Amino acid sequence: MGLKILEEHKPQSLSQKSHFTGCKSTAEWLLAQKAARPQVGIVCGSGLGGLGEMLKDQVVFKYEDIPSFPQSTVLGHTGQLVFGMLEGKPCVCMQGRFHLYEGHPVQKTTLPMRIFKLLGVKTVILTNAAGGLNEDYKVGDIMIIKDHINMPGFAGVNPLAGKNDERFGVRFPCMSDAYDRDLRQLAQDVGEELGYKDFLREGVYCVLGGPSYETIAECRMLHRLGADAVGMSTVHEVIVARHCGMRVFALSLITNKAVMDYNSEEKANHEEVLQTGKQRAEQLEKLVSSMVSRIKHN
Ligand SMILES: O=P(O)(O)O[C@@H]1C[C@H](O)[C@@H](CO)O1
Ligand SMILES: Nc1nc2[nH]cnc2c(=O)[nH]1
Repeated sequence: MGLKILEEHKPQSLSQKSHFTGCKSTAEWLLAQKAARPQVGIVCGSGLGGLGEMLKDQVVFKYEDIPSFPQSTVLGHTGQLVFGMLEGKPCVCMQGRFHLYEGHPVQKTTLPMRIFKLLGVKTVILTNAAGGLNEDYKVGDIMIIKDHINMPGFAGVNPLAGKNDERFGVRFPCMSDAYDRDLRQLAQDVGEELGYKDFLREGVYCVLGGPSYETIAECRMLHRLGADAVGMSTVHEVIVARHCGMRVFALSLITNKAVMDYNSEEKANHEEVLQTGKQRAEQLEKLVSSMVSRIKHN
């Protein structure tokens, strides 16, 4: 896309107008560039950007060209917003998300969720790479997220902190139903049909701020608290997506086993995270696309 066109249509930055108006002009700007109005929004986790390549009739925007959009800085997060058709449904896919540890304020990490909403998205599907805390989990398992623990939230880091804008949602949104039950069941059904039973799990995801991986004591503590997997994303996006009434489904790819034993020689590292992503990408993509083909919207 030519730079000239981008400049001509570029709306004011978010800081110059209300947050709602800013999100709305970014959404309108995207739709004005011939992007089809999406029903499903997809967020790709570390090394899982291949999902975006499955979209047909693509219209692609680099994050740096989108007004008021943050920039991706992490290896394995390309930094593109892809519009296109997946299994006959109009979708938008973030190839790269924003994390607290990149230095973004939490509200900025979740800004795309509000843009999704204003674009017309009804269902959000999020993926992430996570460390497995549950002893039964193996590297390469795919965990359907049934609930979360928002550890930064315990210290007041919540994307909904600050003045509430009722145009997005209520002041005190419920989170006990954050992960849509029907979509989780659909994932189980589709997973079984695809022959994924041996590596499909369902569990609780815990978010930490990162970027350092967990100590052994932290992993042991999180496990005792009821977390099955630990990561550095997703939860804040889920909170904002639910606040504005979108349905949410989320998956963790267990890319490494959390180290729980002082005698272990294993060390968490981002290379292993990306490598596991590569190995399981195809199955994860198949699961998501088969789900999208069966999701119904009124
Ligand atoms: O964006 P996700 O949550 O998939 O990425 C995880 C968390 C860190 O960004 C990175 C650590 O390896 O992977
Ligand atoms: N916090 C955290 N994030 C991850 N992302 C991928 N693996 C891990 C992990 O072990 N811990």
